[in-house]
Amino acid sequence: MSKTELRQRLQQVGEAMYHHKHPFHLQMHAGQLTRGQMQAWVLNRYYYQSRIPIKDAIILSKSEDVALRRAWRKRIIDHDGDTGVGGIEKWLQLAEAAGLDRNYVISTHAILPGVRYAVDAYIDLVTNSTLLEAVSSSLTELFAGQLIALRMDALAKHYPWLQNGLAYFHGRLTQAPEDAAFAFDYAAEHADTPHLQSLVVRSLERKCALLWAQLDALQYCYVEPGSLPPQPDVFRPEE
Ligand SMILES: O=C(O)c1cc(C(=O)O)c2c(n1)C(=O)C(=O)c1cc(C(=O)O)[nH]c1-2
Repeated sequence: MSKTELRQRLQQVGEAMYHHKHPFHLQMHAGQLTRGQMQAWVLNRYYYQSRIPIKDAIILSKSEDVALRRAWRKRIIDHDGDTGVGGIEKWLQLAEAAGLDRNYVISTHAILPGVRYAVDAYIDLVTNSTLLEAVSSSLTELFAGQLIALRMDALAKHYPWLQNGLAYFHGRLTQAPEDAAFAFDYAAEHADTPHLQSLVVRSLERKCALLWAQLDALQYCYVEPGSLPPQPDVFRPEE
């Protein structure tokens, strides 16, 4: 595949498998989720946010390429903060806007087992794969910018009580496309055989699946049929 063909192939995967089409997101964007269901999303998604800099540190640790490390460390700073407020803190601001206690969220005690497994699968993927596959697993960000723009409109329109917590998404609007462009150029340059290109595509598919699985867990437990697992700590909406 040429670079353009690889990009088109990744686009096809995203159109078929990225979580923008998940029923939980479709209902969120249509304003059909309750406050409790939105709280469950914010609380559970925190676990993903909290693992992102850890997986990026694993990617850094795999690389002997100074240029890659110099570019990639920005991701850790984006999430952890440096002179400014980082993404993890901004997600906690979103949680507080949603009416959740920050320490309760940080504890991650109340997240669903399915979400924990799916997010941990991301850490396993980058730990146990090659650097090329680990970098490629971030390529869902090729599609994240558009989804986040759509989500921001939907949140402002349907869930105005979250309006003080949207700073996280503002930041991602520019960070995601920049990060994705770098990762794609790296993958396209280093996947110089059909086999390596197939590994890039496979890595994106696996990442799409673990994003999708997080929303499946939320959908089954909080939306339909609404049967919460019996774990004592799992978040239970008040309504
Ligand atoms: O809200 C979303 O739908 C969404 C999706 C993704 C993604 O596609 O992986 C990321 C994010 N958000 C995000 O905020 C983020 O920081 C992020 C980092 C990564 C990554 O794989 O390195 N993906 C994503």
